[in-house]
Amino acid sequence: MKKARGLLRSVSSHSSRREFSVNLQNPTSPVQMDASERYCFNPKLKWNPKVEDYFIKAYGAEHFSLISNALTRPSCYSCIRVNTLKSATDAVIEKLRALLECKHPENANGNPNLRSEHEHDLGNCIKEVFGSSQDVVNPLEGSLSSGLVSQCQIPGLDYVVLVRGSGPHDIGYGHNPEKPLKEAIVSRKCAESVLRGAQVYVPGVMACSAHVEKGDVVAVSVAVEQPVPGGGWSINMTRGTVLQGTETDPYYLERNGLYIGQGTVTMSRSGIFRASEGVAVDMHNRVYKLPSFNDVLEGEIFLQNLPSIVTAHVLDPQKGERVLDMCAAPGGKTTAIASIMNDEGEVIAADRSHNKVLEIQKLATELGLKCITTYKLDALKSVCRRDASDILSSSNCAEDTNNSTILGSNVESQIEKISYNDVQGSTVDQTLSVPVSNGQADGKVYTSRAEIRKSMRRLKNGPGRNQSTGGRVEKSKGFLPHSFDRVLLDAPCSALGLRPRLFSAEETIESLRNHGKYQRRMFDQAVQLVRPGGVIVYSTCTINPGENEALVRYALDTYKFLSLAPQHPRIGGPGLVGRYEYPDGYIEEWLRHGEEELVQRFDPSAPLDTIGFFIAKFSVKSPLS
Ligand SMILES: C[S@@+](CC[C@H](N)C(=O)[O-])C[C@H]1O[C@@H](n2cnc3c(N)ncnc32)[C@H](O)[C@@H]1O
Repeated sequence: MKKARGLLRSVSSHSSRREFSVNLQNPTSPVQMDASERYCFNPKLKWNPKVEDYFIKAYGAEHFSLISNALTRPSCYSCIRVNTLKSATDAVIEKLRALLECKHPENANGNPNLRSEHEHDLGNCIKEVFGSSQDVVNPLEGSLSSGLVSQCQIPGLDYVVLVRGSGPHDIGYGHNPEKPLKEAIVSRKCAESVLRGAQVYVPGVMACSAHVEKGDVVAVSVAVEQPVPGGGWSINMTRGTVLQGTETDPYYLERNGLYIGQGTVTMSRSGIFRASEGVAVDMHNRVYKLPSFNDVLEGEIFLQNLPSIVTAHVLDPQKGERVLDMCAAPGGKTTAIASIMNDEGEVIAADRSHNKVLEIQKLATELGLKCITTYKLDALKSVCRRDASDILSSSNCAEDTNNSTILGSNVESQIEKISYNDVQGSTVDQTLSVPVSNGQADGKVYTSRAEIRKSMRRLKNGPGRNQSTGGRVEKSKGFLPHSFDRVLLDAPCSALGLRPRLFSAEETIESLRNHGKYQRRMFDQAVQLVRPGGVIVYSTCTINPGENEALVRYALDTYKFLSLAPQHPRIGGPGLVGRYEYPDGYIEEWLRHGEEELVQRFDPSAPLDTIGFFIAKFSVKSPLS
């Protein structure tokens, strides 16, 4: 501990010395610097040098620089999935229009200035990434040209609503060399959320000027990690630091071009650092304007990135099927799948984290979905093998290892749906998600005694730790081979496709490689779980070919019975390895036909740009081993 404090002190003094020496030598020192260069948003993404080299080899220097730049900006729109079980797209559009346009009348459809500004922004975003010479067809263009809130025009995605944002906007911070600005520095995570429309919440504030009182206007900048002596990265700033507005402030120079907007402080400086929650700065003047949907139409809509919605579509689940989502938390895709199935069938959502499983339950409850069963399960141990008699009994190998079975056609229905009234005397009419076997033979349902005992215990004791979500977390020991119609592997990945992102240097070649290895082991499990004739969808949110394309190559090389699935009926395009282009909704099916093309994909002149979300759909052709 002492050592760590010593190191921090030395880093801190080193850092201030460095700033001063830079100031002495640098002709654009803060004193002389043009305020427009400092008080603006023009971030440069930092990479680990080896990772940067690797990406430059994969994409070409120019192309990678476009990607890197685009990653630091938020999307120009927010994407909302309508919960079709509770509402209709038209109704949601009406409500959102009323909400947004009433809040900001200047945003109404009829405002030609606003519309042209948005169109300009969208055009810029596309140009920024594809270059003006590319013949880019943007399937969202139609959707976005018709006003602030509009229905997505991509075939099959009529339950998706797009809300346009705008930016970057120039902000006059009122800088005056005689009188330092009042400022707040926020954490990187907080800034990334603010760029997507969130407010600055108390825990996100790292530092603030002295004498800031409720109602003061502050310039908000972000503390991005910097290299520390001896290796590694740190923001090296104690929460609660007092800012003087001078070059002695932490990372004064480094924050040039990292200003994300202006806001009104909702409590005093001391209040901010004493409180544990709440909005600290109400951001009224933002570099990027995107509406926040916090607490808006709860249960009727879900804010979700378009590629995630597309992933659920690509899986193409049918009513009544049994579907596994192997890495499901927080449940965005799980709930999208259940909605497509009209809540009919069985969607099993597994994640290795207890708390994250609770998040899936909470979301399913909020959206009123009952066909979702959740489990805590390590995806690397998804397959359980039991003897023949057990295979008849259940397609989930439950945690309790007492496998004796009874036959009963009505037992499942008795224990499957237990209302809150039954367990708590509560008036809330919600269904408790009780994981039960649904293995069937000759039309009869077999249920293990262990499962029944558990369900009875639950009847007696209530739903468990997280009362609000209506479910305790059930552990699973895995599932029987070939027991699913469809499997989604939304693999844990580097997330290097997500934006906005203000720092990337934590990812090393080693960590990228590990993601790839981890995903292959998960895929090996997925392959065993799906039935012949079934479907596996693999998705990642990364630009790293070592995670996405390498997995597809591995899958096709290793499992000869797998093939890339044919054209998707609703999304269209050839063999469905789809690449979603983040800069504002450009979906490109880039896979031509077969593996050869996958390898050639590294050709930087191919129009495969940018920040990506990767979806590969496999059909399982012949019986497995
Ligand atoms: C990309 S996120 C999934 C996002 C989710 N599919 C959605 O759309 O909301 C990856 C998830 O994988 C989970 N995860 C990581 N390693 C895992 C493992 N070995 N087994 C199960 N889940 C794992 C993480 O907890 C994380 O929630």
